[in-house]
Amino acid sequence: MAGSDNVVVEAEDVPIYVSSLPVPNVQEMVRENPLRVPERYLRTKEEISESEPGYVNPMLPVLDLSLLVDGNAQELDKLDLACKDWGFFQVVNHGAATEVMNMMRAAAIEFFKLPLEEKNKFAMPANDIQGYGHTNVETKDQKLDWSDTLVLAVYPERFRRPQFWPSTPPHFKKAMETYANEIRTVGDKLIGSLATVMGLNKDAMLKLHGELVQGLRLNYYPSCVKPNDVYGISPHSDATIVSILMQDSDTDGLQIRHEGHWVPIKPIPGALIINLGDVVEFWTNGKYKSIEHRSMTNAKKWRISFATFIYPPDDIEIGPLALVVDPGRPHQKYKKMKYGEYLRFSLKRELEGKEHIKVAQVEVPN
Ligand SMILES: O=C(O)CCC(=O)C(=O)O
Ligand SMILES: [Fe+2]
Repeated sequence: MAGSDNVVVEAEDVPIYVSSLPVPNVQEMVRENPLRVPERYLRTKEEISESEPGYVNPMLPVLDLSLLVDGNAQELDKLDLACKDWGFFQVVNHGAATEVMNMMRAAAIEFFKLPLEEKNKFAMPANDIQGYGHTNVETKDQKLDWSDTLVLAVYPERFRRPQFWPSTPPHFKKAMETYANEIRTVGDKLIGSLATVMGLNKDAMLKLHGELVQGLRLNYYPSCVKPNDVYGISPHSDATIVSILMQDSDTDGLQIRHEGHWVPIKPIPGALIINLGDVVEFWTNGKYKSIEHRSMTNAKKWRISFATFIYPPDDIEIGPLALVVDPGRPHQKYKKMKYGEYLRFSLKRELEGKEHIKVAQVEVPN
Protein backbone atom coordinates (compact mmCIF):
# COMPACT_ATOMS: atom_id res chain seq x y z
CA MET A 1 0.00 0.00 0.00
CA ALA A 2 2.86 2.36 -0.79
CA GLY A 3 1.91 6.01 -0.91
CA SER A 4 -1.05 5.78 1.42
CA ASP A 5 -0.79 6.64 5.10
CA ASN A 6 -4.41 5.93 5.85
CA VAL A 7 -4.72 2.35 4.79
CA VAL A 8 -4.03 -0.16 7.54
CA VAL A 9 -2.84 -3.43 6.08
CA GLU A 10 -4.09 -6.36 8.11
CA ALA A 11 -3.12 -10.00 7.99
CA GLU A 12 -5.79 -12.18 6.41
CA ASP A 13 -6.70 -14.05 9.55
CA VAL A 14 -7.27 -11.00 11.78
CA PRO A 15 -10.60 -11.81 13.38
CA ILE A 16 -13.52 -9.44 13.40
CA TYR A 17 -15.63 -10.17 16.43
CA VAL A 18 -19.16 -8.81 16.69
CA SER A 19 -21.00 -5.51 16.72
CA SER A 20 -22.50 -3.79 19.76
CA LEU A 21 -25.04 -0.94 19.67
CA PRO A 22 -23.63 2.51 20.46
CA VAL A 23 -24.66 3.89 23.87
CA PRO A 24 -23.84 7.08 25.83
CA ASN A 25 -20.43 7.62 27.37
CA VAL A 26 -20.89 7.20 31.11
CA GLN A 27 -17.89 9.25 32.21
CA GLU A 28 -19.22 12.19 30.18
CA MET A 29 -22.71 11.83 31.64
CA VAL A 30 -21.26 12.01 35.15
CA ARG A 31 -19.09 14.99 34.21
CA GLU A 32 -22.14 16.85 32.88
CA ASN A 33 -24.36 16.02 35.85
CA PRO A 34 -22.98 13.86 38.65
CA LEU A 35 -26.42 13.59 40.28
CA ARG A 36 -28.23 12.08 37.29
CA VAL A 37 -28.62 8.32 36.83
CA PRO A 38 -30.85 7.64 33.81
CA GLU A 39 -33.52 4.94 34.03
CA ARG A 40 -31.64 2.69 31.62
CA TYR A 41 -28.93 2.09 34.22
CA LEU A 42 -31.19 1.48 37.21
CA ARG A 43 -31.72 -2.13 38.19
CA THR A 44 -34.81 -3.44 39.96
CA LYS A 45 -34.71 -4.00 43.69
CA GLU A 46 -35.07 -7.77 43.12
CA GLU A 47 -32.00 -7.81 40.94
CA ILE A 48 -30.04 -5.74 43.41
CA SER A 49 -31.36 -7.40 46.57
CA GLU A 50 -30.12 -10.70 45.21
CA SER A 51 -26.79 -9.00 45.01
CA GLU A 52 -26.57 -7.65 48.58
CA PRO A 53 -23.09 -8.66 49.68
CA GLY A 54 -24.08 -9.58 53.23
CA TYR A 55 -21.44 -12.26 53.49
CA VAL A 56 -18.34 -12.23 55.65
CA ASN A 57 -15.41 -11.72 53.35
CA PRO A 58 -13.47 -14.98 53.26
CA MET A 59 -9.95 -14.81 51.94
CA LEU A 60 -9.66 -15.72 48.31
CA PRO A 61 -6.95 -18.42 47.90
CA VAL A 62 -3.51 -16.88 47.42
CA LEU A 63 -1.03 -18.87 45.33
CA ASP A 64 2.66 -18.40 44.74
CA LEU A 65 3.21 -18.65 40.99
CA SER A 66 6.96 -19.19 41.32
CA LEU A 67 6.32 -22.26 43.49
CA LEU A 68 3.74 -23.56 41.01
CA VAL A 69 6.22 -23.20 38.16
CA ASP A 70 8.81 -25.11 40.20
CA GLY A 71 6.31 -27.95 40.52
CA ASN A 72 5.94 -27.59 44.30
CA ALA A 73 3.48 -30.37 45.20
CA GLN A 74 1.85 -28.53 48.09
CA GLU A 75 1.27 -25.39 46.01
CA LEU A 76 -0.12 -27.48 43.13
CA ASP A 77 -2.57 -29.10 45.57
CA LYS A 78 -3.62 -25.61 46.66
CA LEU A 79 -4.18 -24.69 43.02
CA ASP A 80 -6.32 -27.78 42.45
CA LEU A 81 -8.45 -26.88 45.49
CA ALA A 82 -8.67 -23.22 44.47
CA CYS A 83 -9.89 -24.29 41.01
CA LYS A 84 -12.45 -26.73 42.45
CA ASP A 85 -13.76 -24.55 45.28
CA TRP A 86 -13.36 -21.03 43.97
CA GLY A 87 -12.46 -20.69 40.29
CA PHE A 88 -10.91 -17.38 41.39
CA PHE A 89 -7.62 -16.79 43.21
CA GLN A 90 -4.85 -14.26 43.67
CA VAL A 91 -1.27 -14.91 42.61
CA VAL A 92 1.83 -13.44 44.20
CA ASN A 93 5.45 -13.87 43.03
CA HIS A 94 3.96 -13.83 39.55
CA GLY A 95 7.03 -12.26 37.95
CA ALA A 96 5.31 -9.25 36.32
CA ALA A 97 7.44 -6.22 37.22
CA THR A 98 5.84 -3.69 39.56
CA GLU A 99 7.17 -0.75 37.46
CA VAL A 100 5.49 -2.18 34.38
CA MET A 101 2.18 -2.60 36.18
CA ASN A 102 2.43 0.93 37.56
CA MET A 103 3.29 2.34 34.14
CA MET A 104 0.22 0.70 32.62
CA ARG A 105 -1.97 2.02 35.40
CA ALA A 106 -0.62 5.57 35.07
CA ALA A 107 -1.00 5.59 31.27
CA ALA A 108 -4.59 4.34 31.53
CA ILE A 109 -5.50 7.00 34.09
CA GLU A 110 -4.12 9.64 31.74
CA PHE A 111 -6.05 8.19 28.81
CA PHE A 112 -9.38 8.17 30.63
CA LYS A 113 -8.79 11.76 31.80
CA LEU A 114 -8.62 13.00 28.20
CA PRO A 115 -11.57 14.95 26.78
CA LEU A 116 -14.18 12.75 25.11
CA GLU A 117 -13.30 13.91 21.59
CA GLU A 118 -9.70 12.79 22.11
CA LYS A 119 -10.74 9.36 23.40
CA ASN A 120 -13.27 9.04 20.60
CA LYS A 121 -10.45 9.11 18.05
CA PHE A 122 -10.11 5.46 19.07
CA ALA A 123 -13.86 4.74 19.22
CA MET A 124 -15.19 1.27 18.53
CA PRO A 125 -16.42 0.95 14.95
CA ALA A 126 -19.95 -0.25 14.18
CA ASN A 127 -18.89 -3.78 13.22
CA ASP A 128 -16.40 -4.76 15.92
CA ILE A 129 -15.65 -4.48 19.61
CA GLN A 130 -12.08 -3.24 19.51
CA GLY A 131 -11.55 0.34 20.57
CA TYR A 132 -13.12 2.71 23.08
CA GLY A 133 -16.81 2.14 23.73
CA HIS A 134 -19.19 -0.53 25.04
CA THR A 135 -19.71 -4.23 24.37
CA ASN A 136 -22.63 -6.64 24.75
CA VAL A 137 -25.32 -4.09 23.91
CA GLU A 138 -27.80 -5.92 21.72
CA THR A 139 -31.15 -4.16 22.09
CA LYS A 140 -32.27 -0.55 22.32
CA ASP A 141 -34.02 -1.10 25.64
CA GLN A 142 -31.63 -3.38 27.52
CA LYS A 143 -30.25 -2.14 30.83
CA LEU A 144 -26.75 -0.70 30.67
CA ASP A 145 -23.64 -0.91 32.81
CA TRP A 146 -22.05 2.08 34.53
CA SER A 147 -18.69 1.88 32.75
CA ASP A 148 -16.76 2.73 29.58
CA THR A 149 -14.12 0.39 28.17
CA LEU A 150 -11.13 0.23 25.87
CA VAL A 151 -10.76 -3.20 24.27
CA LEU A 152 -7.69 -4.21 22.27
CA ALA A 153 -6.25 -7.42 20.82
CA VAL A 154 -2.57 -7.64 21.74
CA TYR A 155 -1.38 -11.13 20.72
CA PRO A 156 -0.69 -12.55 18.25
CA GLU A 157 0.78 -9.27 17.08
CA ARG A 158 -0.78 -9.53 13.64
CA PHE A 159 -4.23 -9.37 15.31
CA ARG A 160 -3.55 -5.83 16.51
CA ARG A 161 -5.60 -3.06 15.00
CA PRO A 162 -3.27 -0.11 15.56
CA GLN A 163 -5.94 2.44 14.70
CA PHE A 164 -7.50 1.72 18.11
CA TRP A 165 -4.28 1.99 20.13
CA PRO A 166 -4.31 5.40 21.84
CA SER A 167 -1.54 7.71 20.66
CA THR A 168 -2.23 10.05 23.58
CA PRO A 169 -0.75 9.97 26.13
CA PRO A 170 2.36 9.35 24.02
CA HIS A 171 3.71 6.60 26.27
CA PHE A 172 0.45 4.62 26.27
CA LYS A 173 1.44 2.21 23.48
CA LYS A 174 4.77 1.44 25.07
CA ALA A 175 3.17 0.94 28.51
CA MET A 176 0.59 -1.38 27.06
CA GLU A 177 3.05 -3.34 24.95
CA THR A 178 5.34 -3.92 27.95
CA TYR A 179 2.46 -4.79 30.25
CA ALA A 180 0.93 -7.21 27.76
CA ASN A 181 4.27 -8.93 27.33
CA GLU A 182 4.74 -9.40 31.08
CA ILE A 183 1.21 -10.72 31.49
CA ARG A 184 1.68 -13.11 28.58
CA THR A 185 4.45 -14.81 30.55
CA VAL A 186 2.22 -14.99 33.62
CA GLY A 187 -0.51 -16.56 31.45
CA ASP A 188 1.85 -19.20 30.03
CA LYS A 189 3.01 -20.14 33.52
CA LEU A 190 -0.54 -20.38 34.78
CA ILE A 191 -1.75 -22.48 31.87
CA GLY A 192 1.26 -24.80 32.38
CA SER A 193 0.33 -25.19 36.06
CA LEU A 194 -3.32 -25.77 35.20
CA ALA A 195 -2.31 -28.56 32.80
CA THR A 196 -0.31 -30.17 35.61
CA VAL A 197 -3.22 -30.16 38.07
CA MET A 198 -5.50 -31.47 35.33
CA GLY A 199 -3.18 -34.49 35.16
CA LEU A 200 -1.72 -33.54 31.79
CA ASN A 201 1.77 -32.87 30.61
CA LYS A 202 2.85 -29.35 31.58
CA ASP A 203 2.90 -28.20 27.93
CA ALA A 204 -0.27 -30.04 26.90
CA MET A 205 -2.70 -27.15 27.33
CA LEU A 206 -0.45 -24.69 25.55
CA LYS A 207 -0.01 -27.12 22.65
CA LEU A 208 -3.74 -27.82 22.55
CA HIS A 209 -4.51 -24.18 21.90
CA GLY A 210 -1.97 -23.70 19.18
CA GLU A 211 -1.38 -19.99 19.20
CA LEU A 212 -2.95 -18.30 22.22
CA VAL A 213 -4.85 -15.08 21.68
CA GLN A 214 -4.56 -12.28 24.23
CA GLY A 215 -6.88 -9.31 24.59
CA LEU A 216 -6.85 -6.44 27.04
CA ARG A 217 -9.88 -4.63 28.34
CA LEU A 218 -9.54 -1.50 30.41
CA ASN A 219 -12.70 -0.90 32.42
CA TYR A 220 -13.35 2.61 33.67
CA TYR A 221 -16.08 2.86 36.30
CA PRO A 222 -17.05 6.48 37.02
CA SER A 223 -18.38 7.23 40.51
CA CYS A 224 -22.14 6.87 40.80
CA VAL A 225 -24.52 8.62 43.20
CA LYS A 226 -26.60 5.44 43.34
CA PRO A 227 -23.95 2.76 43.72
CA ASN A 228 -26.43 0.19 45.04
CA ASP A 229 -28.79 0.58 42.08
CA VAL A 230 -26.43 0.10 39.13
CA TYR A 231 -23.92 -2.46 37.95
CA GLY A 232 -20.43 -1.36 36.92
CA ILE A 233 -20.38 -4.58 34.95
CA SER A 234 -23.28 -7.06 35.02
CA PRO A 235 -22.79 -10.58 36.36
CA HIS A 236 -21.02 -12.78 33.81
CA SER A 237 -18.37 -15.43 33.40
CA ASP A 238 -15.52 -14.91 30.96
CA ALA A 239 -15.45 -16.89 27.69
CA THR A 240 -11.69 -17.39 28.12
CA ILE A 241 -9.21 -20.03 29.23
CA VAL A 242 -8.08 -17.73 32.03
CA SER A 243 -8.45 -14.03 32.73
CA ILE A 244 -5.82 -12.05 34.61
CA LEU A 245 -7.01 -8.97 36.45
CA MET A 246 -4.92 -6.11 37.70
CA GLN A 247 -6.91 -4.24 40.31
CA ASP A 248 -6.67 -1.10 42.28
CA SER A 249 -5.98 -2.32 45.82
CA ASP A 250 -7.60 0.65 47.52
CA THR A 251 -10.88 0.95 45.60
CA ASP A 252 -13.40 -1.87 45.91
CA GLY A 253 -15.66 -3.09 43.16
CA LEU A 254 -15.10 -6.66 42.04
CA GLN A 255 -17.40 -9.29 43.52
CA ILE A 256 -17.64 -13.00 42.78
CA ARG A 257 -20.44 -15.48 43.30
CA HIS A 258 -19.25 -18.06 45.79
CA GLU A 259 -21.54 -20.67 47.37
CA GLY A 260 -24.56 -18.59 46.40
CA HIS A 261 -23.28 -15.33 47.91
CA TRP A 262 -21.74 -12.30 46.30
CA VAL A 263 -18.29 -11.96 47.84
CA PRO A 264 -16.39 -8.67 47.56
CA ILE A 265 -12.76 -9.20 46.62
CA LYS A 266 -9.96 -7.41 48.47
CA PRO A 267 -6.93 -7.38 46.18
CA ILE A 268 -3.54 -7.80 47.85
CA PRO A 269 -1.34 -4.87 46.69
CA GLY A 270 0.83 -6.04 43.80
CA ALA A 271 -0.98 -9.37 43.37
CA LEU A 272 -2.87 -10.38 40.22
CA ILE A 273 -6.35 -11.85 40.37
CA ILE A 274 -6.98 -14.89 38.21
CA ASN A 275 -10.28 -16.30 37.14
CA LEU A 276 -10.90 -19.49 35.25
CA GLY A 277 -12.82 -18.99 32.05
CA ASP A 278 -15.52 -21.14 30.43
CA VAL A 279 -12.97 -23.00 28.29
CA VAL A 280 -11.38 -24.58 31.39
CA GLU A 281 -14.84 -25.61 32.54
CA PHE A 282 -15.36 -27.34 29.18
CA TRP A 283 -11.92 -29.00 29.05
CA THR A 284 -12.42 -30.40 32.57
CA ASN A 285 -16.06 -31.39 31.99
CA GLY A 286 -17.08 -29.09 34.85
CA LYS A 287 -14.55 -30.28 37.45
CA TYR A 288 -13.22 -26.74 37.45
CA LYS A 289 -15.74 -24.01 36.82
CA SER A 290 -15.76 -20.50 35.47
CA ILE A 291 -17.22 -18.23 38.11
CA GLU A 292 -19.78 -15.47 37.83
CA HIS A 293 -18.44 -12.11 38.78
CA ARG A 294 -19.57 -8.52 38.54
CA SER A 295 -18.41 -5.07 39.41
CA MET A 296 -20.13 -2.52 41.63
CA THR A 297 -19.44 1.21 41.56
CA ASN A 298 -18.50 3.65 44.31
CA ALA A 299 -20.36 6.81 45.35
CA LYS A 300 -17.31 9.05 45.43
CA LYS A 301 -14.48 7.43 43.53
CA TRP A 302 -13.91 6.16 40.02
CA ARG A 303 -12.10 2.86 39.51
CA ILE A 304 -10.09 1.30 36.70
CA SER A 305 -9.53 -2.42 36.24
CA PHE A 306 -7.31 -4.16 33.68
CA ALA A 307 -8.64 -7.47 32.42
CA THR A 308 -6.37 -9.61 30.25
CA PHE A 309 -8.24 -12.35 28.43
CA ILE A 310 -6.35 -15.40 27.23
CA TYR A 311 -8.28 -17.57 24.80
CA PRO A 312 -7.84 -20.01 21.93
CA PRO A 313 -7.81 -19.11 18.23
CA ASP A 314 -11.19 -19.35 16.45
CA ASP A 315 -10.61 -22.73 14.81
CA ILE A 316 -9.71 -24.68 17.98
CA GLU A 317 -12.28 -27.27 18.94
CA ILE A 318 -13.19 -27.01 22.61
CA GLY A 319 -14.93 -29.65 24.75
CA PRO A 320 -14.17 -32.17 27.51
CA LEU A 321 -10.77 -33.82 27.25
CA ALA A 322 -10.93 -37.60 27.38
CA LEU A 323 -7.95 -37.69 29.72
CA VAL A 324 -9.53 -35.30 32.17
CA VAL A 325 -13.14 -36.52 32.28
CA ASP A 326 -13.65 -38.14 35.67
CA PRO A 327 -13.82 -41.94 35.14
CA GLY A 328 -16.54 -42.15 37.79
CA ARG A 329 -18.67 -39.60 35.95
CA PRO A 330 -17.87 -40.15 32.31
CA HIS A 331 -20.91 -38.32 30.97
CA GLN A 332 -19.74 -35.48 28.78
CA LYS A 333 -21.57 -32.38 29.97
CA TYR A 334 -20.40 -30.22 27.09
CA LYS A 335 -20.31 -30.78 23.39
CA LYS A 336 -17.41 -30.13 21.11
CA MET A 337 -17.61 -26.85 19.29
CA LYS A 338 -15.32 -24.41 17.54
CA TYR A 339 -14.09 -21.79 19.94
CA GLY A 340 -14.74 -18.96 17.45
CA GLU A 341 -18.40 -19.94 17.32
CA TYR A 342 -18.62 -20.06 21.12
CA LEU A 343 -16.91 -16.72 21.56
CA ARG A 344 -19.15 -14.94 19.09
CA PHE A 345 -22.24 -16.45 20.67
CA SER A 346 -21.08 -15.13 24.07
CA LEU A 347 -20.24 -11.69 22.76
CA LYS A 348 -23.42 -11.26 20.74
CA ARG A 349 -25.69 -11.03 23.78
CA GLU A 350 -26.40 -9.12 26.92
CA LEU A 351 -24.30 -10.23 29.93
CA GLU A 352 -26.51 -12.59 31.92
CA GLY A 353 -24.46 -14.59 34.37
CA LYS A 354 -23.65 -17.99 32.88
CA GLU A 355 -26.63 -18.21 30.52
CA HIS A 356 -24.32 -18.17 27.51
CA ILE A 357 -22.61 -21.44 28.40
CA LYS A 358 -25.87 -23.32 27.77
CA VAL A 359 -25.03 -23.29 24.06
CA ALA A 360 -22.24 -25.79 24.82
CA GLN A 361 -24.19 -27.97 27.27
CA VAL A 362 -25.32 -31.50 26.46
CA GLU A 363 -28.72 -32.69 27.74
CA VAL A 364 -28.25 -34.97 30.75
CA PRO A 365 -29.57 -38.48 29.87
CA ASN A 366 -32.15 -40.00 32.25
O1 LIG B 1 -13.61 -4.65 36.91
C1 LIG B 1 -13.41 -5.76 37.34
O2 LIG B 1 -12.87 -5.93 38.41
C2 LIG B 1 -13.88 -6.97 36.57
C3 LIG B 1 -13.84 -6.80 35.09
C4 LIG B 1 -14.34 -7.98 34.34
O3 LIG B 1 -14.90 -8.90 34.90
C5 LIG B 1 -14.17 -8.07 32.88
O4 LIG B 1 -13.70 -7.10 32.26
O5 LIG B 1 -14.52 -9.14 32.31
FE1 LIG C 1 -15.05 -10.68 33.58
